[in-house]
Amino acid sequence: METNQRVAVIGAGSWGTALALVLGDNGHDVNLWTHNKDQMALINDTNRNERYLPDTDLPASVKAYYELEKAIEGVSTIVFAVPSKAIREVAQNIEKVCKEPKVIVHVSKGIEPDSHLRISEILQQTLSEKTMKSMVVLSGPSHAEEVVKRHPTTVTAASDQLNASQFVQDLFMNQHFRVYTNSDVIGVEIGGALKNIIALAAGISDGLGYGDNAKAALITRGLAEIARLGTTLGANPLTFSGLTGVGDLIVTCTSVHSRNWRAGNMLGKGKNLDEVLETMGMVVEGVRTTKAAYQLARKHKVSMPIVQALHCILFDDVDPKEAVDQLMSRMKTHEMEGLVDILGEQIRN
Ligand SMILES: NC(=O)C1=CN([C@@H]2O[C@H](COP(=O)(O)OP(=O)(O)OC[C@H]3O[C@@H](n4cnc5c(N)ncnc54)[C@H](OP(=O)(O)O)[C@@H]3O)[C@@H](O)[C@H]2O)C=CC1
Ligand SMILES: O=C(CO)COP(=O)(O)O
Repeated sequence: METNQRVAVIGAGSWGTALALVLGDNGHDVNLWTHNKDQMALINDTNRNERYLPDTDLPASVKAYYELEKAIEGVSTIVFAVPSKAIREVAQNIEKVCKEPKVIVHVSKGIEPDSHLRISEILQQTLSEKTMKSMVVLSGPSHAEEVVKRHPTTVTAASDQLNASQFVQDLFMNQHFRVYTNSDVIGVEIGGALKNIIALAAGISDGLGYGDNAKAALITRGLAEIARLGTTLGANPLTFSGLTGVGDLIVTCTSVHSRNWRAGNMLGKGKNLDEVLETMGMVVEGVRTTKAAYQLARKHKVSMPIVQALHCILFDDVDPKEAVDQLMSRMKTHEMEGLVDILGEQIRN
């Protein structure tokens, strides 16, 4: 475990708060930043974040902040834990007030529509050398609700600088929260972002009343789509069989904690997207990522039929049942369609 550090966690939603608890458990001083002044006061008065993680006592070393400059003053590390749509704006604000280089960690799962940038790319575009010493992505199968109960959880710290991923591994790792390192930043970010699309689809399937066969099909064929796009973008195909690939797909497609699964479930039961998002009151990253992945698939001519079906349901008002019928009546194909071109002819034989 890393010796005592001061760490800023930017974003006091479910995940930022859960990670603040892990860091506090590890003996670090945590500045938990929120853009909501009332929420700051409430967290500091009660030592809890009732809105996002009810009944969870935070370690005494976690303090909430509202002023960004104060939240990052004297810290070694900044953990970005806001939804992907807020990353650019928050990073611009940090760039304005940051006085010395920090280890930058991000834990958000998304891809920016239109620019098609991964979160680490947005941060690299926004933060200068004066602010950023190194960049690490922390991702994996990890619902906040279970992390705060200190149930066993495993994640991956990915960076192209091994010493940076090892620093983050030591910072977060404890008896309940095991951290592996990986150098495949592209694979880790693509797996983490795209699994939310498949979780929406799995929720729709459950909402329609389909069974476990359908869910297994979505997880496996979803993984094939993620691997096809990911390897085209430069990821190591092996990453998709790890924690941030199949691991996160399983947890998000099968857990009632998943906001993406729950949103999909409501869609499958007949609610429309606006109603669903209003009911959730928390981020459903898969909606925005569907847009980005659909655009990327077209740009790189990668076959992604599940992503395409979800895009039709979310943005073209196609009935979910009709979208499933279309998926099932696609032209017959090889199970390793697309991947064979990348991994070699031998798989076909
Ligand atoms: N929850 C989980 O278990 C996990 C989540 N993640 C990822 O972490 C990221 C954050 O998710 P999560 O914490 O769950 O989301 P939540 O919806 O629980 O919380 C989001 C937080 O970000 C704040 N926020 C929203 N917009 C802005 C903004 N423009 N500026 C500053 N703060 C803002 C919200 O404030 P307000 O309260 O005012 O709305 C809220 O505090 C996502 O990318 C998610 O995929 C990754 C692993 C696990
Ligand atoms: O990323 C997560 C678990 O690993 C959280 O998923 P949801 O955003 O669907 O809740």
